[in-house]
Amino acid sequence: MTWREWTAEDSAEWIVPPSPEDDKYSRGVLGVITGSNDYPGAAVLGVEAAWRAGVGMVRYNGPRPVRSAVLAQRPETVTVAGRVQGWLVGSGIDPRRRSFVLQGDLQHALASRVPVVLDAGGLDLVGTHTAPTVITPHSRELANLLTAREVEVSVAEVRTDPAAWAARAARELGVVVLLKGAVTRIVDPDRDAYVVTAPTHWLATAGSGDILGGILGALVATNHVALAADATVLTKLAATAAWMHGEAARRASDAAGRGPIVALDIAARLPGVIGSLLAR
Ligand SMILES: NC(=O)C1=CN([C@@H]2O[C@H](COP(=O)(O)OP(=O)(O)OC[C@H]3O[C@@H](n4cnc5c(N)ncnc54)[C@H](OP(=O)(O)O)[C@@H]3O)[C@@H](O)[C@H]2O)[C@@H](O)CC1
Ligand SMILES: Nc1ncnc2c1ncn2[C@@H]1O[C@H](COP(=O)(O)OP(=O)(O)O)[C@@H](O)[C@H]1O
Repeated sequence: MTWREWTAEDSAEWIVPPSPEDDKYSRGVLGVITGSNDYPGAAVLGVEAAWRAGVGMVRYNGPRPVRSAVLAQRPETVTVAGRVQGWLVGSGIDPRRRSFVLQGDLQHALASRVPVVLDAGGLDLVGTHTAPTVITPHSRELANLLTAREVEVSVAEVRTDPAAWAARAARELGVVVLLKGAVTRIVDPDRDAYVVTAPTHWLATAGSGDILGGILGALVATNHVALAADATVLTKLAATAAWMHGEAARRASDAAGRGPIVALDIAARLPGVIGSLLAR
C-alpha cells in the first residue's frame, strides 16, 4: 500500500470559489451538531473554522447555552433546522451522556443521506451512516472504536503502526479514516491513502482537532456537487482539510515569531491559506 504526501497543489483542486451564479445555499450549507454544556468551546471552534473555511452557511444545533456561545462568537450562524449539504457531528459531545433529544438529532443527521464528518463523541455512530462518511479519531479514539467493534487493539499498538490500523479501520467500518497525529493518515476502504505531515508541532493544542472538523465539514459542504457525482472524492477532501489545518497553524505560529498558538488562531489564518491556494 502506498501512502502519498498530500501537497498544496493537491489541495488547491478542492477549493470551490463562489461564482456569479452562486448564493449562500448553492455554495453549500453545513449542519453542525457538536458541543455540550461540558464542552461548549468545541462547538464554537468548529463553527468558526467552518465559516473561515468558506462555507455558504452554517446551521448549528445544540443545547441553548452552547447556541448562545456559538452566536456570540459568530452571529452569522443560523440555529433553525433546515436543508444541509454536509454534517459535522460529535466534537465536544460525551458519548456516555447523550440526551434523548440529542440522540434523535444525531440519528436524523445520520439517516439523511448527506455526507458526514464524525468526530469525538459521534464516532460510535459509524455504521448507521447512509451517505459517504469520514471519521476523525486520534489514536486513543481509534483504539476504542475498533475494540468496541471486536477488533481488539491497544492505544500503544495504534501508535506503533498507525498506517496499518487506519487502513484496517477504513476496511472494517466502510468509511474514510483520518487518523490525527503529528503525521495525519487519511485512507479509505479502496486503499486510497495519503499522509499530511504537520509543519508545526504547536498544532498540538486543545481544540485544534475541533478546528480540523470545521474545516473538513466546510470542504464537504462546498464540494457537495463533486461528492454527489463521486463519493471517493471524500478521501481527498479529508487530506485537503488536514493540509489546510497544518498550513494555517504554520502561518499563525510564524506570525507569532514561531511561538505558540491557540486553536482560534488557526481558524483566523484560513482565509489567507485559501487565498493562496486559489492564486496558484
Ligand atoms: N474547548 C473545548 O471545548 C474542547 C473540547 N474538546 C473535546 O473534549 C472531548 C474529549 O476529547 P479528548 O481527546 O481530549 O479526550 P479523551 O479522548 O476522552 O481522552 C482523555 C485522555 O486524556 C488523558 N489525559 C487527561 N488529562 C491528562 C493529563 N493532564 N496528562 C496526561 N493525560 C491526560 C486521559 O488519561 P487518564 O487521565 O485517564 O490517564 C485520557 O486517556 C472531545 O469531545 C473533544 O472534542 C477538546 O477538543 C479540547 C477542547
Ligand atoms: N505532535 C504534534 N504535532 C503536530 N500536530 C499534532 C501533534 N499532535 C497532535 N497534532 C494535531 O493536533 C490536532 C489535535 O486534535 P485532537 O486530538 O482532536 O485534539 P482536541 O480534542 O484538543 O481538539 C490534530 O489535528 C492532530 O493531527
